[in-house]
Amino acid sequence: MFHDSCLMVTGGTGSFGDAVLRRFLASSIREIRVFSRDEKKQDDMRKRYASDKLKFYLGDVRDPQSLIAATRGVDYIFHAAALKQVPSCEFHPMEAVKTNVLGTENVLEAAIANGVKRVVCLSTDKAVYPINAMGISKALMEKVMVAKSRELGGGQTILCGTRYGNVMASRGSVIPLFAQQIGMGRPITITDPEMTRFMMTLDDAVELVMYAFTNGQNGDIFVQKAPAATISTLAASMLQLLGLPDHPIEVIGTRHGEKLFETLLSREEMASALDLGGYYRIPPDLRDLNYAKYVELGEARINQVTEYNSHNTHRLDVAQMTDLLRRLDYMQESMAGGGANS
Ligand SMILES: O=c1ccn([C@@H]2O[C@H](COP(=O)(O)OP(=O)(O)O[C@H]3O[C@H](CO)[C@H](O)[C@H](O)[C@H]3O)[C@@H](O)[C@H]2O)c(=O)[nH]1
Repeated sequence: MFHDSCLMVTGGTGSFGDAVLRRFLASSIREIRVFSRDEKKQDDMRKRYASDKLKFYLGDVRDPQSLIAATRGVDYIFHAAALKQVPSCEFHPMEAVKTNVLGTENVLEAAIANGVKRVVCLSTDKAVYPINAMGISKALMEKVMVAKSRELGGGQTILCGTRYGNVMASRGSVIPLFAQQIGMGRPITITDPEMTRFMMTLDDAVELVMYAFTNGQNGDIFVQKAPAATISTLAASMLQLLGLPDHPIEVIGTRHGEKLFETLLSREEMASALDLGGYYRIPPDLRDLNYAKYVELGEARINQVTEYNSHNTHRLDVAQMTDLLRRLDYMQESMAGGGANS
């Protein structure tokens, strides 16, 4: 579907953006525009990929003008620009609103104005029953996307989204942190041994985005079914894989803004979600602007379903988790001496 098309990636200078870019660079796509405000990261990408398919646009999703220019002639947008650190959004919630909520509105408006065919917005499990400012702003981002898609109806532009859990070994996340602690001979710091997180690989996350690009209809949000593990299982599996079963572990307690488990689909969404095998499709709420219907009509099915969360999904044991870790590039490099010690 991407033959001779132009794709724009907003943000996308992290490991996930990199993986998506690699996938598109290998495709028959004509041009890929990287739109971000980080000149230095853009320059690093330019050198790393050395591809004449790649074009760099300096701009900010907070600035509608910069988006209008960059989306001219674009067919597809992968919207990954976001403030996604829990602590920084907690301290500066309005910054999260400006980038994650208003920035998304700007991206969608620019896409609609320039007749972009499809936009896929990236969200996170932290947007479901959110307790921190990052999750709350991403939840509102999803609402903005769905509301805009409702206005569009059957127009030229399709707006949809994906929601995924923790991507294993992504930059700054717990797996590289544990590997670094092990490499430095320090105890592994565990927040709560019973805390669970969905375990998705980078490839899974990229597949989900590709699926949304190919199959998304206006207002859809796609979620990939994923297994989960407790943090104690993750730690034990990493130590087993690195041949250090007796390495010390320290329990430090739950961090600010952190949940015991994450939820990928709320109970309310489960009532209308379509089970597609490996994925769930959450269709938009298409009730019209007659508020009376919204307020007075109930949904009996909601009473019968439960949310989909990292406590009730398939739980990986140490053997299964070890197996999954073994397949990660990051762990292979660590085992070869390149990752854990660097
Ligand atoms: O020293 C640590 C650090 C983390 N954890 C645990 O490991 C799990 C995963 O932690 P990560 O920090 O890898 O991921 P989070 O779920 O906390 O969220 C991360 O991913 C988010 C994006 O979804 C944001 O970027 C956020 O700031 C970032 O911390 C959590 O249960 C956490 O409690 C520990 O046990 N010990």
